[in-house]
Amino acid sequence: MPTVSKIPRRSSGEAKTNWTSEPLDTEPSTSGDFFKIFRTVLEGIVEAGGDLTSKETSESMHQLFERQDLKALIALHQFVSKHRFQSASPANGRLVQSSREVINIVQELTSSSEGQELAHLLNRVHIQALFSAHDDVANRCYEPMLPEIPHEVDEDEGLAVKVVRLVKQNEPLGATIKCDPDGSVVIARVIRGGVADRTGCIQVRDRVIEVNGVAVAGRDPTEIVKLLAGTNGTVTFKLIPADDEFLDCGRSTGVVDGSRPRVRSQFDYDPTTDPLHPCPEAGLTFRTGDVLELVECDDEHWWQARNEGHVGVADPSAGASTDCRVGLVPSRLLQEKRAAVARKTHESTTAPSVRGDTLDSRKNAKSASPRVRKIVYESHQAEELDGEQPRSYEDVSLLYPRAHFVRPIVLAGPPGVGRNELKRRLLMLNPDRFGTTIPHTSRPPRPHETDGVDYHFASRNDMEHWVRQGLFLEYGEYRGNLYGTLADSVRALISQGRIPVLNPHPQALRLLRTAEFKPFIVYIKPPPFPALKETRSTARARSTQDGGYQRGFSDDELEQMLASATNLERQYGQWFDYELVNGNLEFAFRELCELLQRVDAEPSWVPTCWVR
Ligand SMILES: Nc1ncnc2c1ncn2[C@@H]1O[C@H](COP(=O)(O)OP(=O)(O)OP(=O)(O)O)[C@@H](O)[C@H]1O
Repeated sequence: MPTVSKIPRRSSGEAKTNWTSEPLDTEPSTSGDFFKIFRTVLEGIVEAGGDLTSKETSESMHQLFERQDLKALIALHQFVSKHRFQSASPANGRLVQSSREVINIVQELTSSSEGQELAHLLNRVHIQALFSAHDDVANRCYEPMLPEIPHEVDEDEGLAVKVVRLVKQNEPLGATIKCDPDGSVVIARVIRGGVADRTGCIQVRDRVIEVNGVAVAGRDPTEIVKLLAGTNGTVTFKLIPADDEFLDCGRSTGVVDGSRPRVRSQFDYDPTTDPLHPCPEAGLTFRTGDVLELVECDDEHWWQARNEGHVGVADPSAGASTDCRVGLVPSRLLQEKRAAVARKTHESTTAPSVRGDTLDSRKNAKSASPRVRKIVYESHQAEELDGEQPRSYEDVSLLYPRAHFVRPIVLAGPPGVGRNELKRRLLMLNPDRFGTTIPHTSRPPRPHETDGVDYHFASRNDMEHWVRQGLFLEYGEYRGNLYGTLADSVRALISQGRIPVLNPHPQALRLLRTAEFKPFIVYIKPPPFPALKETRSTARARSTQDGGYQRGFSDDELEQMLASATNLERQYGQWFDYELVNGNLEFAFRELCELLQRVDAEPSWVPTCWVR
């Protein structure tokens, strides 16, 4: 019989991997198997009625067993059978230490450049990190060291008891407890993705019998929280599992992954200052305008949510998440109840007063007096109007960009912050792409002014009529003449395919922020006082409080700008899609241009009613 060709051996200089416990170059002993196969083939021929003694059969058999591919196949089969159950295992778990030793030896014994380079390479942080990861895996350091679970199987009132042991780390346990009227302590909530949830062993309505060997029945929840806070290392819960009927609400259906609803918060929230929060350490902090992903909304008063940050423009694939932790936040119902109570308290403690004039043209349109009242642009009036709205959450959805779809860009900000300057630069940069509205006025044209260029000149009667019809986005009276911007002038720009760049009075935001216009609102924020003063004086900025633009800003005016900015944020912050700090003008303008490109190309969060 011809010999079976061998699996090629590795040359002696070839490196072996550390991860095999046996060498791979064992020569396979093939003869036994070969004869087994030979016998099987012969039996097959006899069964098929073949003649083993014929010359024909012996020749074809000879040819068959001479074939190189058959020999290689048999050898391969044996090799795989021999090695298939061998798993990789490390030679040792001391690579970091060994490398240190090598470095010391090399540095002591040689001053050659190769030696120094080797020491340098071994010393590199990435290589050391790789060695350290190797040692961690080799020594299985990634597995938490859990103490032995007690062997005794507890029975409590005939019910099965489960013992769950958690390793306490830097994150909260992710479960809240409550006391039932009968004194028993139960798991009230399990926070999605938290430590307790990840164990899969703690469910809503599980009854807590002991925490670290201390019986908890009849204790106050705050006592139990203290007990938990005081433990280090591991926490052992003895629990009676929830009835089956409750198991489903532990891993609640609420919402489906991937299509979870989002809301935009209209208020700042800090769980540590909320006296109602059932477990502040499991709470979520967020700011006005942050987008929250709702993970569980089954509970009437407390939702589970994840904060995705202040994302006016969102790339859902990239995920703008600032904190991937799920935490407890007040539900819409709870927040609205709170706002109602606060309003009632406020009303009962403040004397009734006559409301000042408002800019809301629709309100004015309904009033009996046809006369347009004089408007004073002051933020305390805005507070009266917009402060009435209870702050909770606004449902938001992604608005995807479409060809030929134009969204007005609204620059909001305190007077003097630079909205006109930024608008002017945008219009100069690309007059075909950006446009702005031309206001109407009832004052007669001045010699150098052209109708339709500087202003649309109209009669006072017409303008008062339009005010009563609610056609103005904003209007006001100055030195006996009316000025105003018609909503139709925004529509005209959109129909030309140009992006309206608007810097209206903040009270016009309410009228602009509609499903029809779908504006993107950029809040132009002044930098802190020192930077504000420095940038404005370096650029010889002109105060907008001085009618003739003759002088720079005084310190008082800059302080006033900052105060007015704080007011605006409080009143309208929930509508700002983006906050742009106008410190260095060049940087701010570049940021604005980049932002507008993103608004054009990427989906953004908008009120859900805008996309339905
Ligand atoms: N980042 C900046 N650095 C320096 N100067 C600036 C900056 N931004 C704006 N300015 C200057 O500040 C002055 C006021 O700016 P601008 O007229 O744009 O303010 P505004 O927000 O439109 O105010 P208003 O609403 O009262 O008209 C102008 O002289 C402008 O050139």
